[in-house]
Amino acid sequence: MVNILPLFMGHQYQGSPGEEVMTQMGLGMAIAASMVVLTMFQQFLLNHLHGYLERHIRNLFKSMDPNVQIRFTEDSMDGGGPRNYEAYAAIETYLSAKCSAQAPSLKANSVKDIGNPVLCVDVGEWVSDAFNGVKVWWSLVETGEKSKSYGSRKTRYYALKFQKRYREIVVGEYLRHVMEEGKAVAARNRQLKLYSNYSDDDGDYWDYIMDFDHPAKFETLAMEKERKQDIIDDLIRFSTGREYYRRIGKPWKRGYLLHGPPGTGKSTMIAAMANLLSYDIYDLELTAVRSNAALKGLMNRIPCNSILVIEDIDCSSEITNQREKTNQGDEGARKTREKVTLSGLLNCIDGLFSGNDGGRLMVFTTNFKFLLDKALLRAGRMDKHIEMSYCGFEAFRVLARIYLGIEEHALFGRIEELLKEISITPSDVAESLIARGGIGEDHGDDCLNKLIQVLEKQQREDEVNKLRIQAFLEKQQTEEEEEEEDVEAEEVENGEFK
Ligand SMILES: Nc1ncnc2c1ncn2[C@@H]1O[C@H](COP(=O)(O)OP(=O)(O)OP(=O)(O)O)[C@@H](O)[C@H]1O
Ligand SMILES: [Mg+2]
Repeated sequence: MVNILPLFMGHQYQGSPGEEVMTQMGLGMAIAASMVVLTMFQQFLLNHLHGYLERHIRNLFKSMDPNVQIRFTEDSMDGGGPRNYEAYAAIETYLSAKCSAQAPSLKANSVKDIGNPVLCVDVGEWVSDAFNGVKVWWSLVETGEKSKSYGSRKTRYYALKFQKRYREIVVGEYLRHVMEEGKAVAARNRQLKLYSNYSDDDGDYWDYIMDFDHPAKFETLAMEKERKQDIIDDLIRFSTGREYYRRIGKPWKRGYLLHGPPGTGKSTMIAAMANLLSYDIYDLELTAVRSNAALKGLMNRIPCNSILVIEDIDCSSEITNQREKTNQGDEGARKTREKVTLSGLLNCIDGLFSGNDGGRLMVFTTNFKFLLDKALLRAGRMDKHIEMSYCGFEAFRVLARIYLGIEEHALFGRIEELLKEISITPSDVAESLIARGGIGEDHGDDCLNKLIQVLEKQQREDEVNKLRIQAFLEKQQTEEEEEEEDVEAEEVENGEFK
């Protein structure tokens, strides 16, 4: 406050004619000044007292309020940086999946990285959620201030309200649950992508090939139910194994080997895995990688929550025969030496590191498991070996359901008998079951009869082949016996036989 009283007092001591008048004037001015000062003082007291009182009353009410409220603002520039938005988006996704059914008013929104609009809680609505017996309330609040990050938009935040006594569980476990679940829902909804490697003069790179829209799912994969469930359980255990991998102190990664004849569903299973886990696919063409160092670079650039796929690993012949080749000293060997070696691949697999953000799955396929080096097959590199085999009756039933919409049929008995004897790939069975006229029992008759014809034809061919092989073996045995007899006769003739 500016002290103005001495200024007026100063006027009284300057001395001038008409002193009485001046004295009266001075008195008047002094009174007026005191009034002003008093008013200002009152105002000052009021302001401060009011602020003081208000603060204390608010604190008093606060201490009586059994609820706590936390804000999660959308604005990345409002302190906290990008993590603000990350948490806000995770909450939005979580709430849209969990609570939107009970919110009286919803709005369509498009959360970044999800693409499709999702239904969200509208501004001002409160929705409740429960966690381990604790009830909490969420609301979307729009403030009057403009958002620093979104220009014209008003700043928004999610308010979380809960009872004070649950502070520990809500701030700890519940919020972690919301973040994880929100991110998982967002991951499930996001568009999968397919990448492959290429190299140019500057090095080896991953290249985006296309959005991955393969429709394969485990439900449509022809395989025995139990084996299928075992694989699904293993994948889910892996993808949710953050704590487990941290506890045992191993990188969060797992290797699968899918082996079996062509057309048994190895590539189809990879697509089903990607769809189940919502992982992007990094399809590595080993023969296109120029060196071990380049391979290391590529592997290190695979983000978490992805599948690294190396198909037909037995066909990358450099992998199996590299050591001998590098011993040669010629130009050809120099070129080969630049390629990926088995030990280079092993080092990359071993060195593939996954932190806490998500796991990395490696899937290798081969038609000939026996061709692969034992070092590659061991646990830690290929942890789970899955044999993709010929079509059994259980697998056939899956295909009949998918392709024809049939669960039971009079011809199933005959097909079961034939499948016990005949090795046919699911791919060939599927080909017979493609109904040209649509699905249903009528078309089913034709398709199943067609399949029976294919199987019977195969049975006859197998029979003929069996006879041929039998005849060949018998012939070979006779020839060997005749040869032995000739040798013996010769030895007798030469007097060598004892
Ligand atoms: N187990 C299966 N379940 C469902 N469909 C299958 C199965 N196996 C094969 N198919 C069908 O056959 C086609 C070929 O299968 P896929 O490409 O997965 O075989 P593959 O084992 O990868 O063969 P290759 O060794 O030649 O790469 C697929 O398009 C799919 O429609
Ligand atoms: Mg394949």
